[in-house]
Amino acid sequence: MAPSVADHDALAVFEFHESRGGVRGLVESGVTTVPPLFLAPVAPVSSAAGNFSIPSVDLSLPRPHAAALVRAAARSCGIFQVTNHGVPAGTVESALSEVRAFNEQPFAARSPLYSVTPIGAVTYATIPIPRPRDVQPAATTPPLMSWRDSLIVRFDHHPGGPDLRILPPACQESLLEYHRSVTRLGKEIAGLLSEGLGVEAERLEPVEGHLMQCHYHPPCPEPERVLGSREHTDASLFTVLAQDGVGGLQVRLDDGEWVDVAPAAGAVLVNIGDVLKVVSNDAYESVEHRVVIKSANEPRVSIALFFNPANHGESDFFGPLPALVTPEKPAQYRSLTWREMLNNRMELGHAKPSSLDHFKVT
Ligand SMILES: O=C(O)CCC(=O)C(=O)O
Ligand SMILES: [Fe+2]
Repeated sequence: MAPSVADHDALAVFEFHESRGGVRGLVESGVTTVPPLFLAPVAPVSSAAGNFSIPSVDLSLPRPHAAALVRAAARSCGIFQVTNHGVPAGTVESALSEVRAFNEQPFAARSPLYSVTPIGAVTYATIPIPRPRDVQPAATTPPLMSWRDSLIVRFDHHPGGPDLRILPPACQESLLEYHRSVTRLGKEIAGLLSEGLGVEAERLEPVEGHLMQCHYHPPCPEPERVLGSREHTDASLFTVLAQDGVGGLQVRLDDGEWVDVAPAAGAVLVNIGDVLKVVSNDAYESVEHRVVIKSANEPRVSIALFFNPANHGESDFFGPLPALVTPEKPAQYRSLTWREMLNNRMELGHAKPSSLDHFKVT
């Protein structure tokens, strides 16, 4: 029997991982065209830049004012940038530049660390965003692999601190400092998001930044034919995202258009994830986003820290906060477990209409 397309894809992914060089390895080997695994069937189309101005929240404003701005942004587009956020510029710059340096180590230094399963608390690999299992028309089938290599650090299950031994010491220090500092910010954001919902500050707390994904997008010889990250919503309560000055992050607006989120010096981004959409009983919107590759010459680095409730075992239930369920606005979702949500994302994909619809109370 002839091998199926799925078998062929699986073999190609296997061979790519076996090469142990990541996407950067492809670039180092001198590819001038994009290998099929990474090929987006239609060029990612975006609308003219400049017609989207991301909401901005200055955290030095009086708290009620900041909470009102957070609420308005979370209810409308589900993403905002924060300034005067207390994370020192040097902490962000150092983390971004250490991630870049890690990925730009010679092949011989980084390839032994390439693994799709964690070594200690760290995974260094090109991780696909699963395609929905339902069949899509070929013209819209997304690429199997994103044009990026990721350094992923898990901060849960490590009471004594995560085992970062495979990272160079300077990289370990920078990432730990970044995590400490952005965790403080995340707790403040959780408080503001709670206030914006009209529930007491504790309702979304305690939150933890359990998972940090540091992405390195190598320059691409055919940037318009790949995606640095396929369209998706985050599973988290919310995510704090830092990007360097290269740009490429885009969000999908209500009318379906993709627009750029331009880098802003000194600001970091906060985007709402699917868990908070459920917990807020649809008061807050999780935002669909993706990354396009802007440059054939310059790499792009970003760091996403995903915040979740401190207790989020696979069998823990979450659902709309009781305070937000009223006769006028009954529960929009049934309670679900983390495992159910993750399984649904695997099955139905990470983009909208999201797997969350599966849990909607109709
Ligand atoms: O690279 C970016 O700017 C976005 C990353 C992202 O969306 C993610 O890690 O979930
Ligand atoms: Fe994301």
